[in-house]
Amino acid sequence: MTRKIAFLPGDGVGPEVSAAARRVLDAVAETHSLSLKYNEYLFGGAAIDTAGDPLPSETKTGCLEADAVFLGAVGGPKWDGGALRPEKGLLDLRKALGVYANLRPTSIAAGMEHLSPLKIERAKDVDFLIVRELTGGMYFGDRTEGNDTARDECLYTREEVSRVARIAFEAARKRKGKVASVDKANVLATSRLWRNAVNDLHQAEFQDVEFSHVLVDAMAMKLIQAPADFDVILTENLFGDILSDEASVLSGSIGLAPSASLGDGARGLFEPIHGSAPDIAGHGKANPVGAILSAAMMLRYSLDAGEAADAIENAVAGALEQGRGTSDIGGEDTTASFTEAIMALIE
Ligand SMILES: NC(=O)c1ccc[n+]([C@@H]2O[C@H](COP(=O)([O-])OP(=O)(O)OC[C@H]3O[C@@H](n4cnc5c(N)ncnc54)[C@H](O)[C@@H]3O)[C@@H](O)[C@H]2O)c1
Ligand SMILES: CC(C)[C@H](C(=O)O)[C@@H](O)C(=O)O
Ligand SMILES: [Mg+2]
Repeated sequence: MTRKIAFLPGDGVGPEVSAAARRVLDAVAETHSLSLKYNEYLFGGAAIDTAGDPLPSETKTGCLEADAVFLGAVGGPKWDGGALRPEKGLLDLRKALGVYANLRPTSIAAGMEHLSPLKIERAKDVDFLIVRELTGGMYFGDRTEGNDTARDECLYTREEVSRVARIAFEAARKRKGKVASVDKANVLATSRLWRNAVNDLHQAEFQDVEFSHVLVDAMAMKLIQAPADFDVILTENLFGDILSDEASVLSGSIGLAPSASLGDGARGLFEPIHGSAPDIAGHGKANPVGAILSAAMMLRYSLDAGEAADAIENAVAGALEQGRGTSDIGGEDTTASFTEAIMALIE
C-alpha cells in the first residue's frame, strides 16, 4: 500500500528541517518496507510570492486528498505587515483539515537532563503531553481592526470543548492516567464553559482518570516549578500555543519539539512547533529533531506504521545520547550532519 503525503516545506528553516525529516522518512521506509509518496505543494509566504495566496486551492485540495500532511514552518519578516499573511494560510489549513486536537509532547529522557535549563531534580522524569484545542477560540473568532480600537472575539461551543477533552482523557488512559485542564475560569466566560464541559465529560465517562483544573497563570509557573507532576495538559487554543513554547524549553530547545494535529479521521497535520526561525535560516543551524519526530508521529497516527515511528524515535534518542546535536542544544553538528547521525541509527 502506498501512503500519500502532502509535503509543505514552507518558509525560513521550514524547507531545511522538512528535507531532514524526508531523508529520515526515506531511511525508515527502506528498513520497514514502506511505500511513501510525497506530493510537494506551495504554502505560506512562498505561496504568497508565487500564487498570491498562502493556501492556494491546489495545495488545499492536495492536502485533503492525502493520507497525511507534513509541514515545515511558515512566516517571516518579509510578509509581516502585508495584507496577506502566511500564518492565515496555516489557520485555514487546520480548519479545512478539521484537525481540532493538537498533541504536543514534552519529555526529558533519563540521562538527558543536562540539556534542560532546569536543575536536574526538576528535570528528572518530565514526560507530559499538551493537548491544545486547535480550530476554535480567539484564533477563529470575529475581528475588527482599526487604528484606535481593535477586537478579537473568543468563542467556544460545548461540542468543541467536549471533543478535544475526549482526546485528552483517552490519551491519559494510555499514559499515566492524569489530566490537568487549564483555563482562566476566574475571569473568562469561555473558560467557565470549558470547565463545565470538561467536568461533565469526566463525570460521565472518565472517572477512572485523575482530574484537576489549573488556572493558566498558575500553570505557567508550575510548568517550571514541578513539570514532572503532569501527564496530560488539556487547554484551549491560545493558552496551548503559549504554554507549549514554554514547555519546549524544558527539554532543551524549541527545535526538539514535534506536534501532531488530529481530527476525527486518520488524516493528520504534522509540524514541528517552532516557526520559520528567520534569525538562523539558511545557515544550516536549524535543529531537525522537531520535524523528524513530527514525521514519526505522522507514521504512528496517520500512516499505520507504529514500528517505523518507534525506529525513528529510538534513533533520535540514540543520537542525543551520543552527544550529537546542533548549537541550540550545545552541539557542534549542522542540520545535515545531525540528520545523518540519526539516519545511521535507524533500524
Ligand atoms: N507552525 C509554524 O509555521 C509557525 C510556528 C511559530 C511561528 N511561526 C512564524 O515563524 C516566524 C518566526 O517566529 P518566531 O521567531 O517568533 O518563532 P520561531 O519558533 O521561528 O523562533 C524562536 C526562536 O527559536 C529558535 N528556533 C526555532 N526553531 C529552531 C530550530 N529548529 N533549531 C534551532 N533553533 C530554533 C529561533 O532561532 C529563534 O531564536 C513568524 O513569522 C511566526 O509567525 C510559524
Ligand atoms: C504561526 C502561528 C499561527 C502558530 C499558532 O499560533 O498556532 C504557531 O505559533 C504554532 O504554534 O503552531
Ligand atoms: Mg506557537
